[in-house]
Amino acid sequence: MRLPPAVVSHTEEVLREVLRFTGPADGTLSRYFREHPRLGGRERGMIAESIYAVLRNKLVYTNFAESGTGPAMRRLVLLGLADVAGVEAISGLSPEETAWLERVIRVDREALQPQLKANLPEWLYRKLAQDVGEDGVIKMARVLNSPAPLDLRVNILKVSREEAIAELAKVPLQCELPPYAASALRIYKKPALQNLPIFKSGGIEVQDEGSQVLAQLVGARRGEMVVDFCAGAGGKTLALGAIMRNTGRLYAFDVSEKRLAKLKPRLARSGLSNVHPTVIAHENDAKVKRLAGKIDRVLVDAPCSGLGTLRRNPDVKWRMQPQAIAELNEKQFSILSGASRLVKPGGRLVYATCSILSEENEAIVERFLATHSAFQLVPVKQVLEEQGIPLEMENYLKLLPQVHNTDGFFAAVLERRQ
Ligand SMILES: C[S@@+](CC[C@H](N)C(=O)[O-])C[C@H]1O[C@@H](n2cnc3c(N)ncnc32)[C@H](O)[C@@H]1O
Repeated sequence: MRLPPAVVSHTEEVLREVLRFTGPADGTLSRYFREHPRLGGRERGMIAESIYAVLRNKLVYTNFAESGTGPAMRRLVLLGLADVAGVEAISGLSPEETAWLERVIRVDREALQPQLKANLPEWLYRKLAQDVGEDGVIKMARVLNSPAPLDLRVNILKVSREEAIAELAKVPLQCELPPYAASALRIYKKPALQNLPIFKSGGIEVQDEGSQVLAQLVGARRGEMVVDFCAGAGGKTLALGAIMRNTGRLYAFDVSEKRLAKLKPRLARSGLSNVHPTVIAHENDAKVKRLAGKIDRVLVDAPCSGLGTLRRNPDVKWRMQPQAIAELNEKQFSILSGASRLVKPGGRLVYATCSILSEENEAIVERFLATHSAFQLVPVKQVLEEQGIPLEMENYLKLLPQVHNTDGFFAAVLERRQ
């Protein structure tokens, strides 16, 4: 079916804004849709998908666009729409544009030079190639540049996984059971979840399976004192609260009042009453010092580049710069050190990121261990066995989209000696 001609101009307008990279692309899209309430569901879907296609394929599209005519932004949009809906679905094309699109859309992208094929900025391509080799980057990029399925976490305090599957089947939504997290469901559609009764009543939350595995790795138990140090909007807080069966005390710390505010409605839906959202000024805040040595489990889900989430946030690879990563590394080390003071003897500290770069992951943990002799590494292999999670790992948890079909996640478990 042909798309209304206005889809091209709307997509062009949004893309111009998105490519300024002044904020996350999903925020720009939501704002644009709020400001244009008359756009229908199909148009919105097409605009969003083509914007994401341009972000995923920007290098290749820019290369293809060199051979076309007319405004560069329009050429990028036409390539996005052609990939998402097919050339024949686009209205208002000139005969030259149709001929150009039909020609470039058939180019064998596998034959392009490696960095172009990977669609990554040069600095990132080089960094990843150092870690996983050139072939490895291409394989990784192929998956990082594809859309992700939608993972849900079933709130077992409210419904069982079977009940959730039956409830979603009525929508109708078919669920898969992903292999690693016991409360996870996977769907391959993008339904308006917030309208479903099971979502409104707190039976399900959106959460990548990898993020759920990470919450399990913390190993929080009933009645314990637990801190989610970088709680944000509380994705992992909610999972931890459920794992603790709504007992004990779970502090949700964050420096961002705005992010913690987003946790409030989710908490209300979840039925949890053991969570204490707390704004802290920084990692050495007096509120942190007061709890020093008292906490059983501390999760540091550190601020990071977010490069493990490229399937969902393809703009991150263009917005992130090497200098920003070096600054993040200092912050990561400082937050981990600050949070470590909370851990009581025999207690555990879990350092996690959604990054695929070793400098945000292993390097931070190694630096921490070299300067904090009270802590030792607990091999993740052991923790996965304790938790009954069927994943093959050694010292660290390293989830990769191209291997595990989750976002890219890293975690290390550290224990304070008795
Ligand atoms: C990766 S996000 C957390 C995501 C969250 N845990 C979740 O599962 O949805 C990192 C968070 O760290 C917070 N942050 C940054 N600096 C911090 C600090 N010094 N102390 C505590 N939190 C901090 C940010 O505001 C951000 O919300």
